[in-house]
Amino acid sequence: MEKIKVGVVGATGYAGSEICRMILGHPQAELKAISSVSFEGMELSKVYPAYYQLCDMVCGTEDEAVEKSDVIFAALPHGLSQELAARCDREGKTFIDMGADFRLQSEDIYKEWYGGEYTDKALHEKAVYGLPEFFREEIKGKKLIANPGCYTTAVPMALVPALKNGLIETAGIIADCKSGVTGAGRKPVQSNHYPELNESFTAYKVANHRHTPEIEQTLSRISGEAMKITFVPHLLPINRGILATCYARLKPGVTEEQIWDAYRTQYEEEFFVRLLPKGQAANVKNVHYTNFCDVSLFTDPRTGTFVAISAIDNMGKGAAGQAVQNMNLSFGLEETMGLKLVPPAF
Ligand SMILES: NC(=O)C1=CN([C@@H]2O[C@H](COP(=O)(O)OP(=O)(O)OC[C@H]3O[C@@H](n4cnc5c(N)ncnc54)[C@H](OP(=O)(O)O)[C@@H]3O)[C@@H](O)[C@H]2O)C=CC1
Ligand SMILES: CC(=O)N[C@@H](CCC(=O)OP(=O)(O)O)C(=O)O
Repeated sequence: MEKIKVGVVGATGYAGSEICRMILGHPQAELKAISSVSFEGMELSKVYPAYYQLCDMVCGTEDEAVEKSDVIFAALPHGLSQELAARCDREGKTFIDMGADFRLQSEDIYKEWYGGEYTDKALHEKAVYGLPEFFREEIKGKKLIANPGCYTTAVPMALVPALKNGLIETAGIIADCKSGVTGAGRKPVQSNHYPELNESFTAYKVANHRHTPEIEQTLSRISGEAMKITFVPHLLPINRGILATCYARLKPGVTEEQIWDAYRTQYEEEFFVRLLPKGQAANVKNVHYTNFCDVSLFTDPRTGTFVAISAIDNMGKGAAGQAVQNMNLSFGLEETMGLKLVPPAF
């Protein structure tokens, strides 16, 4: 079987370079072209020395990336993907967007949180939301995939089985999340400069982060009712990882056994979801460099509170790993192909 030809636009960013890493280890895909504006003409291995002798490919233009590839991963800042997606659509190429341009079904909500417009509404109709564990059948064979963000993957993973089975109240849910600094991308930011970041730990965009409507969209689709949640992200001075600690009210009479049954049923066939043994709390370290999502469950009978904790690598299941999982589904490959990555033990 001929390998899938892959182009990565924005390959020099954190998400783009991680896609390159995963494609380099994929048995049925071949990196054909990478693009960058700032580093055009430079080898990727000069931008990231870890790739020396592994990927000395030279960064070219966006045009070259499209021309040479069957699938184009766009790892660009929000707002830059619509034109590129339209071109891929015209040329019959698969387009997987790492940004938010195709994630939200409502253009009004997109305008409110991102400030942009949907330039081609028919194209947006074609987009599918790439969270395979919940929307797998919709993704298979599709050519325009909106890859979810990192928090927007971690939170539903923690909550969906309880919600889907009506075990928790839909009102009053709190998602208290922490992210590693790679989540903010490679572009230097003063607050992420080492002396200011090191030893610090703070919340940001409290109850006002652009991932809120995306998380609500997923939870609403699953529960069948319009949901609102309180989402508070924090920045952790570590490189990788998202830890989502989600709090919800248990419905009256719901037992711990019912909770565990719901999660076991939902996730027993899911290779990338590891439901941890009772009492073991998810830890970002245990999913580093992988596409795993670890989920742990706790109930507090004294207060009737359910606590679900998920851990992902923001660059893995939160970005590049999930994007490759979506590529596999789109092209009819084994979903786990190239993604059976083992985390370091310590
Ligand atoms: N980091 C993460 O954990 C996650 C990121 N994402 C999403 O992935 C996308 C990329 O994020 P990330 O890799 O973190 O960001 P980075 O800042 O690390 O990388 C951005 C990339 O986009 C390119 N770029 C920037 N501006 C332009 C422009 N005007 N025209 C063309 N290319 C441009 C840069 O290339 P160059 O300067 O070389 O031209 C760079 O390769 C974003 O949409 C982000 O939201 C999604 C999930 C998780
Ligand atoms: C630590 C940090 O800054 N994280 C980023 C989220 C990164 C991400 O996932 O971006 P998208 O999902 O929107 O593509 C933020 O809070 O904006």
